[in-house]
Amino acid sequence: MTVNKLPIPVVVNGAAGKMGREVIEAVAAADDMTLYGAIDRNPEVFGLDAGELIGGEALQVTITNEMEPLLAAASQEKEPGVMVDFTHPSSVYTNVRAAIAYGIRPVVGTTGLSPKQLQDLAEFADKASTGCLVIPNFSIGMVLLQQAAVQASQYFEHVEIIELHHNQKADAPSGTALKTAELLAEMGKTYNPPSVEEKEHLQGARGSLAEENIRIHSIRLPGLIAHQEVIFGAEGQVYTLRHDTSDRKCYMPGVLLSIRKVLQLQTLIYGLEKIL
Ligand SMILES: NC(=O)C1=CN([C@@H]2O[C@H](COP(=O)(O)OP(=O)(O)OC[C@H]3O[C@@H](n4cnc5c(N)ncnc54)[C@H](OP(=O)(O)O)[C@@H]3O)[C@@H](O)[C@H]2O)C=CC1
Ligand SMILES: O=C(O)C1=N[C@H](C(=O)O)C[C@H](O)C1
Repeated sequence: MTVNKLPIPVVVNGAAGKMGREVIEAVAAADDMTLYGAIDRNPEVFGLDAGELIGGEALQVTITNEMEPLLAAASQEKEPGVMVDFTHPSSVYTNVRAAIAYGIRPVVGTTGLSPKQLQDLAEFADKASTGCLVIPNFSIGMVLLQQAAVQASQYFEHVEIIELHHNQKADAPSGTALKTAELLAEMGKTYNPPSVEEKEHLQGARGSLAEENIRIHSIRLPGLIAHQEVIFGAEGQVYTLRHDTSDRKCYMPGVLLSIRKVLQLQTLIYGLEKIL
């Protein structure tokens, strides 16, 4: 006899945002998930149905800004719940701590967590034996770009990163660019040996300096969504890796995969590449 599993209850935090709306649609369409709750801080959407918010059929889920009571209710469900967070760098740490405290597994897309905050959350998740996924970029194309960059780093000593985003983005550099620099830094070498003594006549002209001397340049313009270049240089050649996002739907397969995977974890994992 086949026992039908109950759908995974999913809470979306940042429900009215650009990513939150996409997640509501993707979760509602997934056979093995159910939209359990929708949180946002924008008073204009309080009391609206999450399905109607995205222009679809009512999902019988009312948008609220009361995170803790919602997490408490989700913690009483038979099936373990998941909270997907696409909010803001200023709130993500508190949101994730609260979810773990209630035994709700966080899938975190929000960027801007400091290394110290990430470390704290990893310790908190460990102590609670609760899975947590922190994913700076949910698109498969970006994981492939990062893998190609790591491979190229074995042969190039010079590399810089340019990330380009819409001008509503709160944090810089992007979480993706930081993660890319970290992956390159893990190769155990310092990049960009100096060839001349440099002087910046305008502060910031050479971008920000990440680990192992990797420079990241951040561009913010209306018209952009999310784009990144990793540029390697050597005598007589330039090797450019580039990823472009043209629709936020590209993140949804990674988000749905993460919702399923986080239930199998007892610890915090940082990066989509670790669960593919
Ligand atoms: N990991 C990935 O693949 C991706 C990550 N991101 C990241 O996700 C985050 C959100 O991006 P995006 O959807 O574009 O941003 P938006 O500003 O469009 O959406 C954020 C939503 O969260 C709401 N919000 C802000 N603070 C809180 C809070 N404390 N509690 C509940 N809701 C809150 C905002 O309300 P209000 O409008 O009132 O501020 C808004 O509705 C960013 O950090 C971004 O970098 C984005 C794309 C992909
Ligand atoms: O704010 C965005 O839009 C994005 N943020 C993430 C980041 O900071 O890397 C992921 C993607 O670049 C889109």
